[in-house]
Amino acid sequence: MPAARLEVERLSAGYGSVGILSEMSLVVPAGGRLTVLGRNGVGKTTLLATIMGLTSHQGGVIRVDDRDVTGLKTYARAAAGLGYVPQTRDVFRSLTVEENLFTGLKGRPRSELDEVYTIFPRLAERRHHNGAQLSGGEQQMLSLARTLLGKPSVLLLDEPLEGLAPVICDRLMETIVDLAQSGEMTVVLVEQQIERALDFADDVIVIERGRIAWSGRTERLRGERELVDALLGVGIG
Ligand SMILES: Nc1ncnc2c1ncn2[C@@H]1O[C@H](COP(=O)(O)OP(=O)(O)OP(=O)(O)O)[C@@H](O)[C@H]1O
Repeated sequence: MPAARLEVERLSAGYGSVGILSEMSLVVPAGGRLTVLGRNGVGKTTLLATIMGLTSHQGGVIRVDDRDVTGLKTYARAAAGLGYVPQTRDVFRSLTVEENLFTGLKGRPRSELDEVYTIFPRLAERRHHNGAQLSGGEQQMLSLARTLLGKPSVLLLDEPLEGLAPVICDRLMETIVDLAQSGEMTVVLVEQQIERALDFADDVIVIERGRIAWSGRTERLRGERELVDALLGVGIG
């Protein structure tokens, strides 16, 4: 599937009857790169989970290209082009790397595994190891690789760098940038490492208490240090 436009219009959602997201609107053009920033607990994960249909929807619309996916179950959203790599790293610990990848193939030819092994040579080396034997970085690669096998047109990444050594972060970020620049997918990245996140993105939204507190081009955010300090509690270079 080629990259798709993602549109979220006045989206409200939460857990059960508890509201977390309030009337959020955003658009990421096909092939665009959006970073979602915000302090802990403001609703970044909830936004991605809501786009995937994993929370309770309380209002608003989600579109992939012109298709309204709001009423669809999670598996149908995946079929419509949404791919999600959760913060929890979705890895089957008792299955080998290759068996984990098989589950992402969903009936497509086994030869497609070679594509992800080219992107992640480390996974090819570890193909017969169990998920539980992998390092955090390898588990993150596996979770991402499995999602990529679904050929998403919109990729949602939740803190892929969390807990990883800087050198692994560099490598993983390079891979994500390459994937985004290939033009084959639109990417939405939630990331706490602000510099890396800003290097990656064309556009940024900053969330505060379930609402979009700021949105705009990355260069503009870089020029607004005081605002960044106020919204995120950290400086940027
Ligand atoms: N499964 C859940 N059930 C009920 N409340 C939840 C659930 N998951 C998250 N929350 C609450 O929703 C709010 C937003 O959490 P969320 O994980 O979306 O924030 P976040 O910005 O991703 O934070 P972090 O940077 O710490 O991952 C928090 O108040 C959190 O306690």
